[in-house]
Amino acid sequence: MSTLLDTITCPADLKKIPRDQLPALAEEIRAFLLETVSRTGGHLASNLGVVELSIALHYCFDSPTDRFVWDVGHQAYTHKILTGRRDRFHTQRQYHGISGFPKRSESSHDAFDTGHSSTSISAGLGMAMARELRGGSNKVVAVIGDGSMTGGIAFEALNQAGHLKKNLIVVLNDNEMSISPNVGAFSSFVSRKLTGSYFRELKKEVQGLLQNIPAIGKDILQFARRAENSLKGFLTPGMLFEALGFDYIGPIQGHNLPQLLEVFENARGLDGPVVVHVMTTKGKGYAPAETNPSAFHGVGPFDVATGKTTGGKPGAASYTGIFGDTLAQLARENEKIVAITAAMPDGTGLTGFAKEFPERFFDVGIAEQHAVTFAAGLAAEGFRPVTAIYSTFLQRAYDQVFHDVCLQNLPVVFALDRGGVVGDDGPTHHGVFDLSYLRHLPGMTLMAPKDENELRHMLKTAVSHDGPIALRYPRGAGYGIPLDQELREIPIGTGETLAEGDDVAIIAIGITVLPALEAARTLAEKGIRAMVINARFVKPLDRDLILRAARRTGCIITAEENALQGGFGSAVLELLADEGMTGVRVKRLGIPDRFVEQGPQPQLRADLGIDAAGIAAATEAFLAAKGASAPALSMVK
Ligand SMILES: Cc1ncc(C[n+]2csc(CCOP(=O)(O)OP(=O)(O)O)c2C)c(N)n1
Ligand SMILES: CC(=O)[C@@H](O)[C@H](O)COP(=O)(O)O
Ligand SMILES: [Mg+2]
Repeated sequence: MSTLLDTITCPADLKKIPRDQLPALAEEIRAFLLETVSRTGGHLASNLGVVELSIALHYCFDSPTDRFVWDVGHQAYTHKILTGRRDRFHTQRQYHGISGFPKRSESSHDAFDTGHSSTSISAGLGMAMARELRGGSNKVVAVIGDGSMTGGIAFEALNQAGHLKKNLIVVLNDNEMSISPNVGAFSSFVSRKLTGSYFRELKKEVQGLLQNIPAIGKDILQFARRAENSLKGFLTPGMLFEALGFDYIGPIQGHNLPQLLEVFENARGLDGPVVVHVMTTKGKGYAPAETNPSAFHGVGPFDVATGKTTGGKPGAASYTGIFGDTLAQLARENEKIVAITAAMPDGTGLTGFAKEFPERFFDVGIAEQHAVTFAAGLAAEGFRPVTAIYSTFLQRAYDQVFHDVCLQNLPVVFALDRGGVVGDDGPTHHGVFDLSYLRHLPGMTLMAPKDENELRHMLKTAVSHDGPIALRYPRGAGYGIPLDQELREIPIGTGETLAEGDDVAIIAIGITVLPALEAARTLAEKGIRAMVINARFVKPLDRDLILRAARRTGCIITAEENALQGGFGSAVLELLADEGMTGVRVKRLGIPDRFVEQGPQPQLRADLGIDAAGIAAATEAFLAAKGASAPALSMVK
């Protein structure tokens, strides 16, 4: 039996469906999402929440002439399904499949690539301005969640949009959730969760002010007391947006299709910038996700009937989990340690810390820039802030790392989770630039552990260090190796030799170290004696160890899960050049000058030639080519 969804391959098909059948279409889409995402994994809860909203937008606007910019873009599944990608939807987030985020290269209906949050109003405003400059009349709609509204760039955009006064529709999709419950004064205000304490403070301030007005102060105070009860009703979320120069419509029930259609048809005709505030339920229609939206924000494959994951046996503990446990262990001994996350308490492993030390834990919202400068302020006052941010999201705060931390040599610890390739999220989320973007900052110490046990010692080292220091570690499970209970500081700038050999030195960092060791074993079977060094520090390098290895072998392979440009291998090359050791042959393995696509981490590592097999093959090939291109080894000091 053919379904409504079967009849839709583009938004024009959707518009042929009578309005009264749209709720039935919404249910079909929900069932399709649930069935597919339970097999592929993905951002389920956010998508279940915007089914009606996405249908209504496509019904009332004309994509691709009208532009939709989906903030973060993790909620664009219904949009994808309605714009001709239903048949490929089972490939979303898979190797060589369609992306889990909007992508201009994937469809003309994806007006702007997203993945990192809070960009939609800026991009939408740019598009609206381009329309004005061109003399066009198309509409631009930015769809932004309440969590993403906590990002400063969203306010920068609102500020300019209110000033420019051009047509721009901002849909605030308010489900009162970020990945975890949303935080901050703005979100409370918009959701009208105006707390008693907020009013108590306001009351104290107003009373103080009024009492001091000569003669009439007491009368006004009486009046104000009577008015107090109506104050809560008087303050509306709309006031904030109206003050910024926007018209405000809302709050709208985001699962009521007739109401949504009516509102968007009106909004379409309005002049100037408008915010349409839509209330939705994250996880709508699937009980386990409605009950626990955080657990279903991003999921692996799961069983629809039970909501339980179907990913096989639980593996070794994750780097993230071990980081969180170790930080809590350290915090028990050092009361100066505080932890900061930018809207990722679960993702960065800080939930346990937050429970144990609620006073010393700060979720600042999706505000990485603020997180870093907030940490700098704490450090300036003698605290040891540990700022746990995904590698890719710290890119947002480069200037804060430079200006607010490094320039003042403040002891802020950067715990960079998701360093290296992350898997299914793809190019927006791979954390493959951090070694490059942190290495050149004066005063920064930069480490990457070879395994989860070393991570623990590095964290101890980091909180004991008197200056900016970063440790980056990968997404996913560790090796399951035993963990030392006693934590020790690793002397700054010291690596370790894991295997001896004279033919070649493989100098590896982080997640590539144990594969390098495995590669050495493979090479040994072929008669090649490879030395293996765990560099541990990207900065400062273990100068003596590396120079000794260079002198001994004259031939170096560097391995890193980072961009080759400016990364760890570049640092080794710089050292050799600075020491005049230009005769040493060096081959760098890492990520070439291109963006890495989505796919399982082992697959991506194999493609990039930085797994054990890739390192062994590259080393063998490099040595085989030695005769042909080797510069004179006599140049080696
Ligand atoms: C700069 C940045 N920081 C953090 C994230 C991780 N992240 C993705 S979605 C999300 C929550 C977004 O909440 P909201 O916008 O309300 O959307 P919802 O998931 O509730 O639909 C977060 C923190 C990100 N994508 N970008
Ligand atoms: C969309 C987004 O940015 C996050 O939801 C991200 O996908 C989380 O990644 P992890 O699964 O690695 O925590
Ligand atoms: Mg939300």
